[in-house]
Parts: sequence; C-alpha cells; structure tokens
Amino acid sequence: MRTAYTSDQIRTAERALMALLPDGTLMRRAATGLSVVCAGLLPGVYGSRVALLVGSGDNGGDALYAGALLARRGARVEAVLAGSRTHQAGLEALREAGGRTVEAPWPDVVRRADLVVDGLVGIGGAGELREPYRRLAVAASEASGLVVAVDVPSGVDASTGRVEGPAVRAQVTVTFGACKNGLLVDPGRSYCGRVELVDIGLGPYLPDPDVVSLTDEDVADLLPRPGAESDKYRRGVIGIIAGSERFTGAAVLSVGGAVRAGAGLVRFAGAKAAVGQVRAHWPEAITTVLDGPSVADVGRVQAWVIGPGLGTGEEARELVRAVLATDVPVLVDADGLTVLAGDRSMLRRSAPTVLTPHAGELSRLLDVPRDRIEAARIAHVRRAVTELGAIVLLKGSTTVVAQEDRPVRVNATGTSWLATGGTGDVLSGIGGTLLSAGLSGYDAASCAAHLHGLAARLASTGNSGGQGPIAAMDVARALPQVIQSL
Ligand SMILES: NC(=O)C1=CN([C@@H]2O[C@H](COP(=O)(O)OP(=O)(O)OC[C@H]3O[C@@H](n4cnc5c(N)ncnc54)[C@H](O)[C@@H]3O)[C@@H](O)[C@H]2O)[C@@H](O)CC1
Ligand SMILES: Nc1ncnc2c1ncn2[C@@H]1O[C@H](COP(=O)(O)OP(=O)(O)O)[C@@H](O)[C@H]1O
Ligand SMILES: [K+]
Repeated sequence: MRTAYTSDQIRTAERALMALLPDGTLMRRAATGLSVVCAGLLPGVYGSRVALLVGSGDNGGDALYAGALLARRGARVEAVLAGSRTHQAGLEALREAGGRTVEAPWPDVVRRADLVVDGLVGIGGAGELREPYRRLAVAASEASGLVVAVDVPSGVDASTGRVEGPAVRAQVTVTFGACKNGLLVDPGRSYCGRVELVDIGLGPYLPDPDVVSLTDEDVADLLPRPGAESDKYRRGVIGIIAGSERFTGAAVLSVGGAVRAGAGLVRFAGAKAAVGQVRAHWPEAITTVLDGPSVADVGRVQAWVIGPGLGTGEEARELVRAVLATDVPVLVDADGLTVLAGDRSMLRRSAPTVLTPHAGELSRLLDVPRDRIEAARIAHVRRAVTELGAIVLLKGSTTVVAQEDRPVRVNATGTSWLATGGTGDVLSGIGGTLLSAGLSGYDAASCAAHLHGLAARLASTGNSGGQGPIAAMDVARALPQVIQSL
C-alpha cells in the first residue's frame, strides 16, 4: 500500500526526527538523494548544464545543496535566486563547489539547461505562485531540458493536489521522507511525472496516513475467489436495477461489469426494453420486467446496484426508495444519485450504502460547484461521507474512495481513455459484485476502481504498448484477464 500525508503531518514528523539529529542532517540526506536522482537522469554529469530555481525556503536549500553535489562532479550549475532571501549555507556550499548564481536574463539559463531543478517552494507553498516564481514555473514547464521538482512541483498544493494558476510540470518529482497527498491526487498528480521517494528516516515518526493507494497485491488479497465448496449463491447474488425504455445501454453495461467481475449470479430488473437488451447480451442474467416499484419479485440478493440509465421520474424515485429500504448493501450510481439529491432522507439506513458520483453528480448532492469539487477532491469526498452518511467513490481523472475514519483511498490504475460514455455503468456492476461477495463497501468500492482502471488500461493498450480509444464494453471484457493476472 502506498501512503501519503498532508504537509502538517510531514512537518510534525520532521520536527520529531530533527530534534534527535545534528542541525542540517535531514536537508543533507534530502539533497544527497535528490542529486543521485538528477545524476541518474543525465547522460553524463560532467559538463552538463543544470539550472536551479531557488526559492526563499528550505526547498531552495535542498536545490542548492544538490546543485553543489552535481557541481563537484563537473556539472555547470547556475542558480536563479528567486526569493527575497536565500538559504545561506546552501548558497555557500554551491559557490564553494564552483556553482554560480545568475541575475536576469534568467530565461536563457532555463532555456539552455539540460536539467532544471525546481526548488521554488515545497510543503511551505500556499496559494497561487507569486512573481517571479510564477514566470519561472512557466519557463520551467516550457524548457526543453528535463525538469525535476524538489519535494513537490511548485504551484501544487502538497496537502490537497490543488493547483491555482501556473505550476511547474516536472518529468520527475523527488519527494522526501514520505509521499504527499498532492502527488497522488489530480490535478497535482498530473504535474509530478514519475515520483521518486528519498528515505530520510522519517518512517517511525509518521502518523496514520491521510491518503493511501492500493497496490495490485493489496487488491489481490482482498478479492474474493471461489473455493471448492463455492456455489453461485455463496459467491454472491447481485441485483441490478438499471436502464429504462429510453436508455437500455446502461443496463447492459452494468450487468456486463457484474458478470465479467465474477458475480455468482446476476438478477436484473428493469423496464421491458432494458430487459430485452440485457437478455440479448447476457444470457447469464436472470431478468424480471418491473411493473411498478416492487422489488420483492426480483428474488433474494446479497447486494443491490441501482441507478444507471434509470431516469429520474416518480417511478425511479420509488425504486430507489424501495431498494434503500432493504437491509442489504446498496450501490447507488448515476440517475439514482440525482434522485437522492432531491431526497437525502432515503440514505438513513443501517446496511452499507456506496455512492459512486462523478463531480457533477456530487455537485448536486452537496450543492457545491463542480469545479470546486474537482480542485479539491479529498476534501469534498470526505465532506460527502460525513454529510451523506455513506461510503463515497468520487469518479474522475483520479478516483477517490472515502469512508468515515479511514484514509482516503486514491486509485491510480486508470487511463484518460476511460473518459467515455458508459464506463461508469461498468464500474457500478463491478462494485456491486464485490459487495454481493461480502466485501465491505470501502473495500468493494476501492477494489472496483482498481480493477476498472486496470481493465481500461489493458483494453486500451492491446499488443502495441501504446494506448488508444476504448469502448465501455471493452472494459467489461478485459476484466477476467485482469483478475487472472492479479
Ligand atoms: N523540514 C525539514 O526537516 C526538511 C525540509 N525539507 C525541505 O523543506 C521544504 C519546506 O521548506 P520551508 O518550510 O522552508 O518551505 P518552502 O521552501 O516550501 O516554502 C516557503 C517559502 O516560500 C514562500 N512561498 C510560499 N508560498 C508561496 C507562493 N505561493 N508564491 C511565492 N512564494 C511562496 C514563503 O514565503 C516561504 O519563504 C520541503 O518541501 C523540503 O523540500 C527537506 O530538506 C527535508 C527536511
Ligand atoms: N480523465 C480521466 N482519467 C481517468 N479516468 C477517467 C477520466 N475521466 C473519467 N474517468 C473515469 O471514467 C469513468 C466515467 O464514468 P461516468 O462519468 O459515470 O460515465 P458514464 O456515466 O458515461 O458511465 C469513471 O470511472 C471515471 O473515473
Ligand atoms: K518544488
């Protein structure tokens, strides 16, 4: 499991460790690790041009010390001092090693560098970058040389991943002690490139993480697998209520996600047209044409999925109400969420409820503008959990899953080719299947996001190594191969 922390958590741990060590030890450890990564990225250190962007804090200090180490190995190191102050000991170390500082016109320095080291701000950064950092961040992002961010790309909020205004786009981010939330969560994540963690001995002083990201091994351990004694009922019966006379595809895709994720049995109920399509595509499913909002005729299930393509009229409302009135876990998606936004009282129940909104749907549920949710996913998914009393999976470029009193789980397996109609419907079927197999809502949602992302990647990659367009059904089709491989 990968773990990540807020800036405050990192600072507290650093203080505890620093109290036991001679002054400057941590910074030297950080700078040494940084210089090793930088040296590894250059075809040769000797003679290469390195530009250091140096802010006024310790982030600038790290860059200066690392620059000094590179200068000692023969690199031509030039430091742009951007802050009102500069880390003096770091600056002396650089000068002693033969590095130099440059005044305007610094754009040339950035332009001609083989490697740009972004030491403008780290975990001390707050809000939009001010000048001249802002211009330097833009110049670094446009540089032809490699860009390495020190601890966190300047302009990215380390605790939240929020990016206001320009920020440095790095090919590699060298982070110290522990990963910060903002390196795992978009939009920040997309500025980091590859993240390299340098151990500075912080481990024993770190608290429980704020954010985690599951690995393939974690998911493999959580996934239910049939044993010798399994039968279809014990493996898990999932009930899906989706689709309508008008929207039949969502039903087909949600059932597809469930069948291909390994449901013991899928019971599908919906409008006549949706049932017709589900039967045509998935003869494995047992179907019921719903005549009114009674779900009792559908048969016994261990978990429900409701919402994709359902519509938002009176009948849909009554169906959502009826399903939430049962005592089994329920996953609500798509139109089901829109219905809930109009009457949150339906969420008062004792069995687990998993909500799987995208930012637009969460915007309706929380009455918060969509762009604010996308800029601060962790904060909003947590708020949703508290306000709605459910487990919440927020979809999008980074999918995040939250439950009260647990770290937010961030999913990093997806691909932006997933941004296509119907892939969310497939996700609902996967999540429901895992719920019906007995996983907790938190585990079911996070494993579903993980498998969904891997399946999309597999479908998108094929044999070529590159990535290309996928259809939602391709994601469902790729699921068995993904589960085999875990
Ligand atoms: N504390 C420690 O023990 C260690 C810290 N390390 C480094 O120290 C960094 C934190 O250092 P600091 O606490 O000095 O903070 P930073 O160097 O991250 O930034 C603080 C400085 O940036 C300015 N600043 C903040 N937001 C700005 C904005 N939006 N635009 C322009 N200027 C802005 C502040 O006025 C302040 O001068 C870490 O990210 C890491 O790189 C490492 O050396 C490892 C050890
Ligand atoms: N830029 C992106 N990068 C990675 N995954 C994405 C991106 N945009 C959307 N997704 C994923 O694609 C799926 C889209 O689901 P959703 O918005 O519900 O679409 P639909 O309702 O058409 O099925 C979600 O799993 C979401 O996390
Ligand atoms: K930085």
